Amino acid sequence: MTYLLALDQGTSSSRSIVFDATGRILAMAQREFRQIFPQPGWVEHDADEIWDSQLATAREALAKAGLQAQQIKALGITNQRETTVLWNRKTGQPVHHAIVWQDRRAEPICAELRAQGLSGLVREKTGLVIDAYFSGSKLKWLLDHVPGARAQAERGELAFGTVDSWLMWRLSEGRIHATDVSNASRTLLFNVRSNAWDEELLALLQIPRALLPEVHPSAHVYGQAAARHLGAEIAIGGVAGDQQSALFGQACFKAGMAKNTYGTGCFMLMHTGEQFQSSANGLISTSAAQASARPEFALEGSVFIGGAVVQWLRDGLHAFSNSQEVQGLAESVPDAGGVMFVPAFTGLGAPYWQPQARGAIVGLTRGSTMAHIARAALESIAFQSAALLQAMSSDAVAAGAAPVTELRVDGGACVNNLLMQFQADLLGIPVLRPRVIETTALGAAYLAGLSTGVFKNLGDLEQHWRAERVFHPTLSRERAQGLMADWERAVRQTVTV
Ligand SMILES: Nc1ncnc2c1ncn2[C@@H]1O[C@H](COP(=O)(O)OP(=O)(O)O)[C@@H](O)[C@H]1O
Ligand SMILES: O=P(O)(O)OC[C@H](O)CO
Repeated sequence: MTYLLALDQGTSSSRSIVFDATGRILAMAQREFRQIFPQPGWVEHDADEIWDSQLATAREALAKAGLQAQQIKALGITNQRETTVLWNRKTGQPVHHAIVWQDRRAEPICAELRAQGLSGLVREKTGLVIDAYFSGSKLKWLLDHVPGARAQAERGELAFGTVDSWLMWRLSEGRIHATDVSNASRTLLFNVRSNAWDEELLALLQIPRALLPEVHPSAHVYGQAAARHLGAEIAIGGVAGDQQSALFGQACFKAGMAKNTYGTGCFMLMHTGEQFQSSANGLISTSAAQASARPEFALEGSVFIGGAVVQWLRDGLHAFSNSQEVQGLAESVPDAGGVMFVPAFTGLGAPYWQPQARGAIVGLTRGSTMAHIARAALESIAFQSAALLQAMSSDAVAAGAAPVTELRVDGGACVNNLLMQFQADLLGIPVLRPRVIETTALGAAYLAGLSTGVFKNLGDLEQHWRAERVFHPTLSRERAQGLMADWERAVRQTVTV
């Protein structure tokens, strides 16, 4: 039997999963690590803790599966994206904590670039908006603020990487300094059309070329993890940012295929094939995980508060003590009774882009209960996701393609049947939940299996994808459109700060 190991380095925890060659899970291990909040709006991770927790889970997963490293054909890495690590090439030590994707400190750098009228150029080359979310601005901040860093960088003494690069560096004991196209496409420094670092963007952000990792396709043998870490050398055969990895793990390989991950936030991606497509509806364009050197693209939109609204009901309102109870509570009423909940706790993401908006619960009456609020909270996850899918379908149609015909789902909150049914009702297309909902890790395992011959081609992988349950729309389109109009009205009722 052939086995693959996926290292899934997420924002709040590191996980490792052992899969067999049919994509079945054999064992899984997970560890949380520290979130560091030095100032309001700043979020850091200790890169050593990322490495330690990731390595510990890899060892634990192998032990739980009862396997030796020699039995693993290859490992794949998937990671929280944009989080920026800067380290010393000689000592292998980070020069600063990693700056996490959620961190807003680089906003003034971005504001200056926007003021110089560079948004069009950046969008054209990278598919992105100039925002502190992306790594390039975080890297510039580090070079400007860590004493001596810029001079060291110019002398070639430092290395920059997203979390995938950092893990590969450590796994290979400094022999590999590389990343894949999907991670590179989140830096603001990478030209997604030519699949290469872009000299003009590097100059604009004052980033020395010597800092940068080599870029390869996502399915590629990057090198070997050193024997001392896992007991034997293991080939590192695949790398992708977590959202692109989930798109791959969902076998969304063709233009128009889309997935939505319902985690703390929601990330929706639609494959757009080999065609770079920019959005007229507030989405960003990004490189998809690539099985070969051929560029492939996706449109992406994110919802900041998805499953987190359930956490807020639990911890903020004490509506229940366990997240799974939300479904029972919401189902105890036939509908939300006219209550609309817009969880704009940290502003609204795509397609609204209203960073100053704050949350609102509207439509309350004397008859409203916690059950109505819980139902409205769940529905808000579906409303926000439906707005993203509408934007994607409009972009697809504008590019002469068909609208999205089905949505594949994953992430912790996709277990909620009420939410999935409401999602299908709003969208008017089937919502498909796969048997393996660990699609992020599965994508990395698939990539590693492709580069090492475990799988022949994408067709091989498509055959492994199986729906566990399909949610068919039951509402009339007229009613669904009415609900979407109610939602949009509620969005307009949010206050801004
Ligand atoms: N039964 C449920 N119904 C709705 N949401 C849920 C349910 N169980 C967990 N969640 C939500 O799912 C999220 C966790 O999903 P997960 O994919 O683990 O997130 P992340 O990868 O962002 O940490 C939490 O925000 C939690 O509130
Ligand atoms: O770690 P996650 O699953 O919250 O994903 C983070 C995203 O990659 C950020 O862009």
